[in-house]
Amino acid sequence: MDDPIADIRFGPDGLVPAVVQDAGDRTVLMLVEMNRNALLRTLQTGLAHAWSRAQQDLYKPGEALGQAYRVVDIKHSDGGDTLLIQVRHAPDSTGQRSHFSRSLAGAAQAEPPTVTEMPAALYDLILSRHEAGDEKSYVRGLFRRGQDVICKKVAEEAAEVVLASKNQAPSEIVYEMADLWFHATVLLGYHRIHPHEVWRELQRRFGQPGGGKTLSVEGSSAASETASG
Ligand SMILES: N=c1c2ncn([C@@H]3O[C@H](COP(=O)(O)OP(=O)(O)OP(=O)(O)O)[C@@H](O)[C@H]3O)c2ncn1[C@@H]1O[C@H](COP(=O)(O)O)[C@@H](O)[C@H]1O
Repeated sequence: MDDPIADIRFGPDGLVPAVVQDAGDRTVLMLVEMNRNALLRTLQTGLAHAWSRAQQDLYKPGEALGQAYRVVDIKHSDGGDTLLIQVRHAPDSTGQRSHFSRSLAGAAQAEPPTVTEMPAALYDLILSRHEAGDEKSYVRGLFRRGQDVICKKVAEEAAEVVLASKNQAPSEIVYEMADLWFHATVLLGYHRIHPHEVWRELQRRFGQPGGGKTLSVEGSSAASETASG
């Protein structure tokens, strides 16, 4: 039988680096090293295995945080000397998610994200504040206070958008809508739902009458009742 890992080039130490990524929102979770055995065990069991230099043994990344990673796909670089392990990753009890949540001092983005990058950038920032924010972080405070407070903020901000609309004040509408979208993104973060999921749902509905949903506007049901007799 063909060797399933024949294309993988292990280094002189018998190891290959593997980036572990959330298959859903593409967050890079951690970097591990795999030897032949770790890769074969991963393929056989569907759970990510890696090699620990310190322990000189196999281990399951993520297990220490309460869940081993279930593998969705394994990709390799053209030369076969780097792996990308895409995994299904549910939120864990500690809330910790990625091993890459701290910026190196001085390396922070000099420029803010572009407008199209904003939904994903804001989501990443919100989760990083949740995981590693300091006492001053508003986001960290919201997560600490829990779901009820986050939901309440969303409802309050929605009400403020309604008031701004009634005031016929475009700049007020933009300002309040920003507050609403920000808090809605915190709510998505609480459930580990990437904003792309919402855009994907809108993409699915795009261009379809009523977004593909059954319309129940006044008249249409009466019309169908008449038509059906
Ligand atoms: N975009 C926002 C953002 N928009 C609004 N807010 C906060 O949301 C709150 C809005 O609440 P209200 O309008 O009801 O005003 P308030 O009466 O002060 O509300 P409370 O503080 O009493 O709840 C204010 O405290 C704002 O500061 C935001 N806080 C954070 N962000 C983003 O999140 C990032 C992380 O923030 P920190 O966690 O604070 O570092 C920031 O760098 C921003 O990119």
